[in-house]
Amino acid sequence: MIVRPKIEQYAAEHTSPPSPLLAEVAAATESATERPEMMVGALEGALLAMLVAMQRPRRILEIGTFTGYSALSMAEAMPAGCRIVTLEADAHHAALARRHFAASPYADRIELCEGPALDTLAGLTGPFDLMFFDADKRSYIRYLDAVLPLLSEHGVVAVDNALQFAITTNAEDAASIKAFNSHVAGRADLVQVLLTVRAGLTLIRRAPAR
Ligand SMILES: C[S@@+](CC[C@H](N)C(=O)[O-])C[C@H]1O[C@@H](n2cnc3c(N)ncnc32)[C@H](O)[C@@H]1O
Repeated sequence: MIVRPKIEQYAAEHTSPPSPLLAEVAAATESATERPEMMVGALEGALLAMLVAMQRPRRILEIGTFTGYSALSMAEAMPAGCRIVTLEADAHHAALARRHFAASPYADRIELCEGPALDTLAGLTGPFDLMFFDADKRSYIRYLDAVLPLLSEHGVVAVDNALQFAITTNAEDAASIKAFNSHVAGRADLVQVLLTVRAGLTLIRRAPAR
């Protein structure tokens, strides 16, 4: 956590609670995986849902499905006709996510693509209105390069763990995140805001034409 635990707890207590579906996914993830803390959790999941409800995307792209918590958080808020494509490299995580999607009302609106994200991205066509990165940090700059051609005109890219360098013991991750943040800040064609939510969440969009 970036913010003080008491503040984090207060924020969680004053945020709409997860649905029974999300609570079940969280509980199943606790028992079936070694690192359940990889889920975005209730607060950030609620923020993603709020973004979806505000932006009303037609297509959402997620990199890093894990067991499906963040995808289902977004699915619960998506408008009729919206679809989610979510990418996951790990077979065990993909199997758990498929099970959670199948047990949800959104099974026919979420497509899980199993395999390394960069390989999958090469075969995707846009446009996507909302994108969420939550996978291997060392690939974030390459993910951004790969997805910008697929981003709709007013699309938004949300990038998780933007402040994780402050709390991680993984030096490679820390360096990758800082490099990504500097890269984005240095691009005149993009505008961004780095939110101090959980381990940091950066929202990126195209800079408006002057
Ligand atoms: C932090 S977890 C995602 C958590 C998820 N967004 C949630 O809130 O439940 C990161 C996931 O990215 C996956 N991942 C890591 N490297 C990947 C890659 N190169 N391509 C696709 N997925 C990858 C991991 O297997 C893991 O399931």
